[in-house]
Amino acid sequence: MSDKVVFRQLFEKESSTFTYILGCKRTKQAIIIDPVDVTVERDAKLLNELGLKLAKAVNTHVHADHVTGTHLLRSHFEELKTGLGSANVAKSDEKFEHSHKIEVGDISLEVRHTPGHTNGCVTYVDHEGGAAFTGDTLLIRGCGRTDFQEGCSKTLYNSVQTQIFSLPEHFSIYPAHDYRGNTSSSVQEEKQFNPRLTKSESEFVGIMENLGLSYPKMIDKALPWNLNCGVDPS
Ligand SMILES: N[C@@H](CCC(=O)N[C@@H](CSS)C(=O)NCC(=O)O)C(=O)O
Ligand SMILES: [Fe+2]
Repeated sequence: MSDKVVFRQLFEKESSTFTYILGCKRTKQAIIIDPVDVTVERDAKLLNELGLKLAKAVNTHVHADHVTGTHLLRSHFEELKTGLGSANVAKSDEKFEHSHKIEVGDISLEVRHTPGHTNGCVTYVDHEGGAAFTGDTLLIRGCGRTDFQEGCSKTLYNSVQTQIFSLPEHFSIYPAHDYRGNTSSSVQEEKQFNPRLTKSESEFVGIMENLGLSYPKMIDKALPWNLNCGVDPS
C-alpha cells in the first residue's frame, strides 16, 4: 500500500465479509469498501479515532449475504456519497462506469467492471498501492458463485482473465469474503494456485455447475434492502 494511505482490513464474522478503509494522510478524507450494517459502529469509531472523514462508501456489488452499511454510515458522516458499478439497478448516489477513477484526496481507484458473480460486480484497482479489491469476483483460491443474481460462469472467467490476471503479478488481492482464515493474496499466487481459475474455461464451467452450495441465509432480506442502499424497502 502507498505510504500516502492509511489502510485497514476489517472482518465481519457472521457473513465472513471483509471491509476495507483507505484514508488519505494529507487530506484526511477516506473511502470505505463493502461495509456491513452490523459493524458500522465499529467502523465509524475507528475512522474517528484515525481522524478520518468518510467521503465515499462503495460496494463491489449488491450483496446477497448481508445488508450493506452504506446508508447507516450517513448518520456518522453526513456528506458521504454511496457508490456502485453502473450495471446495477440498485439505488446509489453514484454509479461508476468501467474505467472511471474514484479520487479521494491522494487515493485513486480505477473501477473495472468484472461481471460474472453478479452482472453489476466491479473490482476497484489501486494502481499506486498495488492492490485490487475484487469483491466476490475473485476469492482467495476460489471465486464467487454464479448461480443467482444474473451470474454467469463464462462471464466471470473472462472478467478474471482480462481484468484481474492482467494486472502486475505483485499486486495484492483483497476479496470481499474468506471462509478459510485467509486475508489476502496476490495476482501471481492466484494465477498459479487458484483451483478454479487455473483451469480451462470449459473445466471452470463444469466446476461452477457442481459447487452444490446452499443459498446464503440472509438472501431474502439482503437483496431487497441492498437494492435500496441498505434501507428497509417496506
Ligand atoms: N454460507 C454463507 C454463504 C456462502 C456463499 O454463498 N458465499 C458466496 C459469496 S456471498 S454472495 C460465494 O460466492 N461463495 C463461493 C464459494 O465458493 O464459497 C451464508 O449463508 O451467508
Ligand atoms: Fe456476493
